[in-house]
Amino acid sequence: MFFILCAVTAILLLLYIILNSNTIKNFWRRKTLVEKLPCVRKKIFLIGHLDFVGITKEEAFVKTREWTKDAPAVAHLITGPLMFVGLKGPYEIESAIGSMKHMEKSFLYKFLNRWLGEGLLTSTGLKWQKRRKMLTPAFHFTILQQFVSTFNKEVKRFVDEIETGNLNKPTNIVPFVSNFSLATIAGKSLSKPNIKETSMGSSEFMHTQESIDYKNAVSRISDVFYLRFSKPWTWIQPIFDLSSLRKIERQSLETLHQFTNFIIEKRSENFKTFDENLDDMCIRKKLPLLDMLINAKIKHGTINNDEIREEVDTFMFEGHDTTAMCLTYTTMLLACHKDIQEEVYQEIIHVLGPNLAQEPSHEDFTQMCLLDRCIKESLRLYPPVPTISRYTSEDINTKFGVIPEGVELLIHLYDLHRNPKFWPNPDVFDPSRHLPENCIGRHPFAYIPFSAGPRNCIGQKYAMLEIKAFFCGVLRKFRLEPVDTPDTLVMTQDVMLRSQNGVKVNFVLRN
Ligand code: HEM
Repeated sequence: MFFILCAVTAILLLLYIILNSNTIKNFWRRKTLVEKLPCVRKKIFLIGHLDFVGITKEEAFVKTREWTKDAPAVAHLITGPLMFVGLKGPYEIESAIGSMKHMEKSFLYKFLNRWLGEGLLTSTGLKWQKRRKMLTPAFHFTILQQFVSTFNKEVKRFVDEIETGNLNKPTNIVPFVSNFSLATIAGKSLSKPNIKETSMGSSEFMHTQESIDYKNAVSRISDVFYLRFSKPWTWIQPIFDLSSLRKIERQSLETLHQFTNFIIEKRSENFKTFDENLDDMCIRKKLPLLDMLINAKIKHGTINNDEIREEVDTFMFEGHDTTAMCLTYTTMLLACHKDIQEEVYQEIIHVLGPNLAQEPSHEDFTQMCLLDRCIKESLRLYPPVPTISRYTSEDINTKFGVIPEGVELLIHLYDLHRNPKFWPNPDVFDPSRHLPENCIGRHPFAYIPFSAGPRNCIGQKYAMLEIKAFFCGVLRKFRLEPVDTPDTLVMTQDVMLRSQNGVKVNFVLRN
């Protein structure tokens, strides 16, 4: 009897402690506050919103648009013990990402950890701060300027590829622009330009089987990411590790890491032979990214090989897939709007003259204002990164209620950019929206294809330069005619904004 009494007392005591523990208290507080926020989706008793389980990427794209279209600027979603809050209003998004308060990414980014490690995209805290400080000079104006010749060279290669065998017929441009953007980022841009072609993953190397394998592996690992997202039980690491997805992840990682290791090894081999020049540049702290990392390892020991690789993996992925998607949709939009395409062509000819051999310089791009507006408008309609995510480290007050600390934010850039409150006729391609006089009074967070705040895109200027160089080369040589249009695309919900069947256009030689 005494033992039974002791056991009951112990259980009651334990229950009392558990119910009063901060973790439990915080959970209930969080849940109560989240449930007070608006919601547009049907909830199942106990398990919450599981309406996304098992649906395909295409269905997920359509459903996400339906959910966000009907939702106010803030809406909640609960999956078991996890709470998500979706945002599509600029005021609320500014509160979430505009300051240093909520710097931590959502747990969803951890799905990428085996690939990207804790590189700039996924890291947090002091590690992120140090890396961001270290890498920012690699995107300084003087460094970017040097890449223009690499961009021009790769555009020429793209143009030749189209001219020999892909003229006057529907051509899916995705593999071509993907080649182009991968070659520019990995072929040269990570290291000092004007070094010998063989010094680091030369452009030739970038157009070989290895680069095709790399792109396929990126595509497979993106599929794994989506499938994992759509099967919440695989969010638990040991369950994921026992699933068939882990096998695909392992095989993809082998290819991805082999590729980036090769690039680093190649560059490291030749690094010493350029010591003199590099020392020169180091003094001014303006080294391209990979050189800067290798230099930090050799000279200061502040980074090791694994850490170099996580940054190279991060920049290769962020730097090639995003730009490729922007090139894809901008090409389609210009093909669909022949009058605007002609005006852009005239602007390019006005700046560069009719001689095709005249390569654009950094200064030339600054004069191409209409081209700039077209790219911005394409990034509004088709933001390559359609959703970003954060973890709230403290409460956020909104007019819809309190978003508590400890929840996952889903920030829907795609839906923000098509929010009719800020963008009249949101589905219409209209570059004049980005004329300075038309931007007056617009909320600064109504348009953020490169995100905003302290964790914004470090490569945005690089990307804009590369994209402008691409259209200078392509539009001087070809007229773009439409095959796919916004209505024929089957979009998918993915890490990147992709079209299921690619995007086709017709390239016609200009006379
Ligand atoms: C059109 C092209 C691009 C778009 C639309 C884009 C968009 C974005 C967005 C939305 C983010 C925030 C991601 C998040 O918070 O989860 C981001 C971050 C980042 N981007 Fe880009 N990006 C582009 C090109 C590039 C390029 C060319 C590079 C590198 C050369 C790059 C490197 C990065 C990195 C390293 C981060 C993480 C920054 C940090 O957390 O400190 N991006 N980008």
